[in-house]
Amino acid sequence: MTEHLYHSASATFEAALRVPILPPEHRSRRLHGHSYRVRVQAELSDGWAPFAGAETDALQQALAEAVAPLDYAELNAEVPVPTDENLARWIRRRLAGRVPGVRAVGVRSTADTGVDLDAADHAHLWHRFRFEAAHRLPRVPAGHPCGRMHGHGFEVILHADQDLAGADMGIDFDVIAAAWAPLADVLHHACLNDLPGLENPTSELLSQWIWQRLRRELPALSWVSVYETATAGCHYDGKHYRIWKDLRFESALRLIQAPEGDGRRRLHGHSYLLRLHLVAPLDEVLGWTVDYGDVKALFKPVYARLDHHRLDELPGLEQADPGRLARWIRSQAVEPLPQLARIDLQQTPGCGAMLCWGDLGPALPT
Ligand SMILES: Nc1nc2c(c(=O)[nH]1)N=C([C@H](O)[C@H](O)COP(=O)(O)OP(=O)(O)OP(=O)(O)O)CN2
Repeated sequence: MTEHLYHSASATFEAALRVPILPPEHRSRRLHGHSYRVRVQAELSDGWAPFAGAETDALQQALAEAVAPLDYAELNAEVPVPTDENLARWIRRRLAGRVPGVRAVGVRSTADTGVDLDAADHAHLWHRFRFEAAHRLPRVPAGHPCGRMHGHGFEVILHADQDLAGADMGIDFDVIAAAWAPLADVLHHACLNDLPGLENPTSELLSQWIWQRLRRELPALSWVSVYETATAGCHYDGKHYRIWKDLRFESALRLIQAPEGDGRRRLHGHSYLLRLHLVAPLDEVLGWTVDYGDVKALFKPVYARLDHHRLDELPGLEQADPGRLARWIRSQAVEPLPQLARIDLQQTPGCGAMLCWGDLGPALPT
């Protein structure tokens, strides 16, 4: 399968706006404001960054320069109909000519809603919800902690894929929220095992359960993502299960290709966020794909070489920028984790690299 390496960067801006195309009674027609977070993913060409290894930083700088006119501005002066979709288009136009290979531009107007605009002008809208519930997994081996009754603050992200065909916006986030509301009534403050169809409430079967209940109501639904914990969850699109597990590591490096006088030539460090994505069929007995705990345990020998180490001293990794580091991690992890399909690596929040082979799957909020 063809491997793709995308670099990712994020930036923020504070702005005021009105959305004049909404119905007269809609709250977003009034003057209001948001703390926006934007992100870009790009398959960069060799030689674009000032030196090999500087891609993430150069992308971050290009994005910051692109959105600078929007910071502390009235958006309608720049973008007459400042929906998240149109802001993403505006940013994409600003990046054209400066950044090659832009795959998607994401705009998050609130902590729980946003849009990722792809190169074909499809808007991938997402809306996050939360509920607090108890569960136990009755089919896990004896002694597994998830066999005991416990609980989580679950998060669910509903994704809708819409071909904008030039429209200013896709479906209103309120439509997604209205579709979710009846399910929230059932799931919040419940014991999931008591709900019909959720006798074995793994993240996989919960995402499928939600999909089945919303698909007709929300025809644009493209993925359901369930965060079971802050570090693990599952996506479901009606056919495929994709799970992820997050790990953090603290490491040092120097970028030897950086020119004299550049701080990145000096020994420095990052708090990395690593997200491992796996694609696997459902185990019909256990009701999951791969146990999150097994993902962590099988990756442990690789993790032990990364955490609290100097990355540029690892054999085969003299240049430990996010892209090369993601490739190194794939080379080490593919044997213990053959279901691995994508690696996201952030050296600072929202900024790093994504290495995937096969489908990319949905984006999670930064
Ligand atoms: N593929 C799945 N694996 C696991 C599921 C699941 O639904 N699908 N569920 C569980 C447990 O319910 C557990 O509560 C969550 O697992 P885990 O990520 O291992 O939780 P930790 O708190 O130990 O996470 P760390 O951040 O690694 O400490 C288990 N597996």
